[in-house]
Amino acid sequence: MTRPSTLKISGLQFRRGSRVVLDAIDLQLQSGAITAVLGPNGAGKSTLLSCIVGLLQPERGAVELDGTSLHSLAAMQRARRIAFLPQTPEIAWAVDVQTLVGLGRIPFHGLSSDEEDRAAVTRAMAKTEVTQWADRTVTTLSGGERARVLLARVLAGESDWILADEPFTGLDPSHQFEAAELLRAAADQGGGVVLTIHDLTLAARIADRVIIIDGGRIVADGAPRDALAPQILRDVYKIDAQWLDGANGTPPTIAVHGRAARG
Ligand SMILES: Nc1ncnc2c1ncn2[C@@H]1O[C@H](COP(=O)(O)OP(=O)(O)OP(=O)(O)O)[C@@H](O)[C@H]1O
Repeated sequence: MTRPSTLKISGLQFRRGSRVVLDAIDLQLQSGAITAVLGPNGAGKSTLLSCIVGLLQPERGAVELDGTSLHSLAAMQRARRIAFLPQTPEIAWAVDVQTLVGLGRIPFHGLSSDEEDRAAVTRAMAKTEVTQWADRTVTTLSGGERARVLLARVLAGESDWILADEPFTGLDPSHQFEAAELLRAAADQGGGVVLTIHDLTLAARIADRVIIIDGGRIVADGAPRDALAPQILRDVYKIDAQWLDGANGTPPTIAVHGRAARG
């Protein structure tokens, strides 16, 4: 069980040129839960995740992990606490799958034994069902297969936090469920999971908390049913959508009827 942990984001502002991409973002994220970040294309979701993990430097604001400024931590210290799955990860080298998953252990070099590293890699590959490709060159895999391998790399770190930018994109329905279950298991074991997602139904089903960003600002934050309410979806996405409870305790669905009539 991972100890309880808090990621606190205060007054975050990020600018590209004269354009404010994120403005006045205040958030307190708790471990032990899945937080889904939604919003239209270009809303600032990836920028937010990149600012939190320190890949982008905000113009203003602070990110603290359990009271310590993340920017004061060395990159490897930070990486041991927070694993990041980028939206379109580039794989520069034609390495085999096992080697790529093993990159998730780099932050632990010198701290864990080879045996521990190998065991963590084996566990992550088994969980994501990529073991059969251990010796395949990553660049020969399909997009969805590669996405599972990249998720395995993140899981191999067994970090307190996983920040994942659209982790379900490119996965078939079965592997979407599998990835969702793996992230749920990480949260249930006390880890913090923050992910961006466009699929409203999947967000409604897997998230404990939904944050909606529009134009660089938080416009909704709460339980999925509240944050994904029809009026909010209409305002943010200009769609007519409806929350449908599943019958007999089955999971909910968000039915999108179409684009909202103008006016
Ligand atoms: N390298 C860049 N240079 C200039 N502008 C950028 C760059 N990367 C992102 N932007 C802009 O910053 C804004 C926020 O982008 P971001 O990628 O955070 O959006 P997003 O909410 O993740 O979108 P999507 O759902 O399409 O992935 C967008 O207007 C985007 O065009």
